[in-house]
Amino acid sequence: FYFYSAPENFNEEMLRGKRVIVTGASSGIGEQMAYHLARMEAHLLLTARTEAKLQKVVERCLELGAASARYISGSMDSPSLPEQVLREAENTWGGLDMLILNHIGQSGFTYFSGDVGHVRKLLETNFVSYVALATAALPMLKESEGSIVVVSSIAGKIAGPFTAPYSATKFALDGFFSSLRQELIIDKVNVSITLCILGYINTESAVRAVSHVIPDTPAPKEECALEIIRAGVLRRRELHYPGSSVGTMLLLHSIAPELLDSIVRSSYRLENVQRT
Ligand SMILES: NC(=O)C1=CN([C@@H]2O[C@H](COP(=O)(O)OP(=O)(O)OC[C@H]3O[C@@H](n4cnc5c(N)ncnc54)[C@H](OP(=O)(O)O)[C@@H]3O)[C@@H](O)[C@H]2O)C=CC1
Ligand SMILES: C[C@H](CCC(=O)NCC(=O)O)[C@H]1CC[C@H]2[C@@H]3C(=O)C[C@@H]4C[C@H](O)CC[C@]4(C)[C@H]3CC[C@]12C
Repeated sequence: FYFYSAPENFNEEMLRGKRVIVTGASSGIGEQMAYHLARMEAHLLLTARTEAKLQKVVERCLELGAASARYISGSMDSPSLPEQVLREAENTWGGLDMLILNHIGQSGFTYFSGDVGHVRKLLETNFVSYVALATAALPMLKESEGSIVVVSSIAGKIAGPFTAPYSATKFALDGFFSSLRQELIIDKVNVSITLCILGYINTESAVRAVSHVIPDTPAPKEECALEIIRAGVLRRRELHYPGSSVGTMLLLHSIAPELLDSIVRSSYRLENVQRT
């Protein structure tokens, strides 16, 4: 257990005036997190590659009541961007309360093609940049006794087919941030790390990638976004969302992994998976 106390109940006022960075905020779950945080009157710094989308999200955040909202555009496979983002937070706010790591690079839902270069690039975007952002943020988060929120996936706990490069990057996040959490506790550093284990969520990109193969109904991105913020504020170790399907899969994986693997394979429409 943590040596420090975490709040028991979530109250939207807990975010008022807090300084929050959200990466991958131009669409999907990141965009929805930005809107929730704006309604809660937080200060926002948003990142993604597409400037035109970020401009619109920032405008909407200001309409919704954000204390302030700005963005930095760029690709997280660039080694200089993480430091640039944290420098912007330090120069504008003089500190930081919450870092939400959420962006992912493009990767298909298909058989592994043998493209090692793609794996290397995806690790840079989905994993190394998370480490670099958290490293650059830690001095400010120590000062504010703040939080790091890492958005991961059930594919980062249980490896199903057609996500080999992506799944590897999400497993890496668990390894790094769960180890770092232990070290912060040993050093009595009051910075929480929340790892978010998400199932299938109805973002445009996920539905486009998998709906022809996976017949399940995805969970709503708006609720998912709120649950991530809540788990971060409450300094939870992990969030499992949606709780029922992610919880069942994790339980089955721990007691009968081969059974789970075969259930997953038989629930997919394999004939619709395209080979690249
Ligand atoms: N949706 C789902 O079913 C699930 C999602 N998750 C996790 O939730 C998080 C959000 O996923 P979701 O909302 O579906 O994804 P989206 O594809 O909707 O959003 C991804 C975001 O990352 C940005 N992005 C893409 N490439 C880069 C890059 N190279 N550098 C910086 N930013 C980039 C995108 O903006 P732009 O293109 O403008 O750069 C966008 O803002 C991810 O961590 C994902 O792993 C986990 C499990 C299930
Ligand atoms: C459907 C997968 C897990 C099975 C399951 O739990 N179904 C029931 C339920 O969730 O209610 C999905 C779990 C994680 C998904 C993947 C993911 O992590 C995001 C990727 C985002 C990317 O833009 C493309 C799609 C994903 C590979 C996505 C695919 C579906 C999952 C494997």
